[in-house]
Amino acid sequence: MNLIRRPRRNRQSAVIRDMVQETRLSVTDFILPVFITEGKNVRSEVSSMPGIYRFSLDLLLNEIQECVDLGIKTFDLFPNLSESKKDKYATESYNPDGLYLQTIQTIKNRFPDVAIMTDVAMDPYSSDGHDGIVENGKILNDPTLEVLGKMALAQAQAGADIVGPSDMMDGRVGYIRQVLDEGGFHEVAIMSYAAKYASAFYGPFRDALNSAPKFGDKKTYQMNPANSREALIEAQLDFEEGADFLMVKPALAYLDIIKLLNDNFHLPIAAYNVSGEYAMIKAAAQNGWLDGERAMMESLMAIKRAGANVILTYFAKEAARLL
Ligand SMILES: NCc1[nH]cc(CCC(=O)O)c1CC(=O)O
Ligand SMILES: [Mg+2]
Repeated sequence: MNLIRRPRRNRQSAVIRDMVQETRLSVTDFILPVFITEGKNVRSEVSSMPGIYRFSLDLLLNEIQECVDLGIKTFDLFPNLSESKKDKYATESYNPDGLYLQTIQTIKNRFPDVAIMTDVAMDPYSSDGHDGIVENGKILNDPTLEVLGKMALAQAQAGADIVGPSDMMDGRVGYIRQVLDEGGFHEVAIMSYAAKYASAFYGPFRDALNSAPKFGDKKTYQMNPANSREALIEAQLDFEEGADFLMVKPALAYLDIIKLLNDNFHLPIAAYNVSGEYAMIKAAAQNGWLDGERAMMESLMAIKRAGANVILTYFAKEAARLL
């Protein structure tokens, strides 16, 4: 054949393939979510997330050192609390002597160069397992803000670099920005969970924290997976309210949303490659049904190609080793 255009020419050798590669992953793209728990010398594996552990603070410090040695420098912390610490108003979330704030402080003292991202949501501290205050079976929007403001301020005081309001209720970013600014924390950034969907892929995370809702579901606050134009409204509001990053969550089933936000906003776009996405690849790999490492790298690459500048992923350590 007399073909002028032969795309295969640019795939003919490793050198050329490498030269024309459009997207490259870097360990600096990653944020590692970590589960923390009370006690000493605890490293308990999450049964639905092989290779992912809940750490007590002493062992967490070794883990962070290992990650830092691999080039991972940002950590998003999630607390696993005993039921006795939970209540209707998530009061433990701003207890200065509690697990979460103590952990932030200790990490920042020991590793001044790492960045700590926090989760600003009631669910791990709530006896209802919901992200907001519950009254008569309803999840309240505005009254929950006071708790979130206290939580975000306490996290900033403990040394948080980025706070992550993750409850997908309205007015979070603006309110938290105001509370942080009034407290003198102009430099603490907000990564808003701008488009977070009511997803089945959070199952293993709720196992890890024992934080599943005690009744109902989260569909009155998290988005309907069928919607994409609504993501633009959510992102626009968070932009106007002062968000520094816009996040899409989950990642793999929502690559179109990542691209949509990347095309329409000039803030950094983050994607949360969630617990269920991790669990699926791990389970298939353990069964010998696919090559786990390749599936991991391909998924992370796809998330970046779609337009995520920042990837929150439980694969961060494993991927960093391969990079
Ligand atoms: N504040 C809730 C929160 N923050 C992060 C995750 C999920 C993360 C994951 O699945 O890895 C969730 C779960 C939920 O909405 O129930
Ligand atoms: Mg919103």
